[in-house]
Amino acid sequence: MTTVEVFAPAKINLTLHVTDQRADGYHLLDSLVVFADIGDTILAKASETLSLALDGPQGDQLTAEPDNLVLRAARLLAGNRGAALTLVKRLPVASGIGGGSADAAATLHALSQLWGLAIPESDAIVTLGADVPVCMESVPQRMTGIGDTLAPVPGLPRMDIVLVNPGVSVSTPSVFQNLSNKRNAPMPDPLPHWRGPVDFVDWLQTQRNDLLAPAITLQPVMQDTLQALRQTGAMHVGMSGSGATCFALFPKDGSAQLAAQSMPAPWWRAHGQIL
Ligand SMILES: C[C@@](CO)(OP(=O)(O)O)[C@H](O)COP(=O)(O)OP(=O)(O)OC[C@H]1O[C@@H](n2ccc(N)nc2=O)[C@H](O)[C@@H]1O
Ligand SMILES: Nc1ncnc2c1ncn2[C@@H]1O[C@H](COP(=O)(O)OP(=O)(O)O)[C@@H](O)[C@H]1O
Repeated sequence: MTTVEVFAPAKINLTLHVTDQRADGYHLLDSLVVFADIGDTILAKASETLSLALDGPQGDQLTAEPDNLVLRAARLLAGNRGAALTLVKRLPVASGIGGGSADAAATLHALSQLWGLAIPESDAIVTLGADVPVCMESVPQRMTGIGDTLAPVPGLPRMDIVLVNPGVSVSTPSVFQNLSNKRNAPMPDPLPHWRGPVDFVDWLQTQRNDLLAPAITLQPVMQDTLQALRQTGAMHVGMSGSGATCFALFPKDGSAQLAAQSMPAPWWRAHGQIL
């Protein structure tokens, strides 16, 4: 029997500017989003009924309840049509790297292939979560609106990345609620043309993640995580999304692997390259 396998790469917000808040409470964002070759895997095969099995090192952090984003994505595509789905969970849950959103996007790709159905429109996809549209294509993108307006960002220099989570989860709604100033400057438009990694990180250092301060208030341990990453000699460090996962950027010279190995053992850490 055919098994369709789709990789669900971690999403990293290299910048995250919160520019306004809509009347319905959702925030308007301006974010440079990239993906890494670190992630979950979705396996799908034909079956009479719709089911989800959980596997992988972080599989025990979730249950296969109907609200799991994998099952919500399957139902969005074709109601309760049958498929046997397996989620190999490697990314920490509720950690700012869009694991659930990447899983939902990968499920849509896997089942559209298995069932021969078209991918739903973006308006429908965003009902699964604000981060799901950007996860449909694992390339650098500028994400605006609430996450539903996307433009590819060509010309990003090739770099390695380390992801570190100090073992705490952060509630995205709580972080947004703790943000005092909702109207912050966007990124420049158009984005600059970067001549290489040094030029790119020099520019990143002039940008922000507006959710960093409220996330640190909720989880002060993130200060230690960022400090530990700075001490590796990384070219740039930051927090992704609403946290608590932090990232560090490196040239493609093997130093990312050494840096990941130097992080305290209880912390979740992974190294790879930006896609
Ligand atoms: C903050 C971001 C940045 O990429 O990443 P994460 O920290 O989740 O990885 C995303 O916008 C998160 O997207 P996602 O996690 O899919 O959000 P949703 O499930 O749609 O919304 C969860 C809650 O976050 C808040 N929310 C989310 C997105 C947005 N643009 N404005 C918001 O105010 C709302 O309180 C909402 O109820
Ligand atoms: N397949 C899934 N993987 C991760 N989280 C999921 C999944 N399905 C549902 N969730 C729920 O979605 C929420 C956000 O998870 P996740 O996408 O990992 O975080 P974030 O958006 O902060 O990166 C969590 O509260 C989690 O319980």
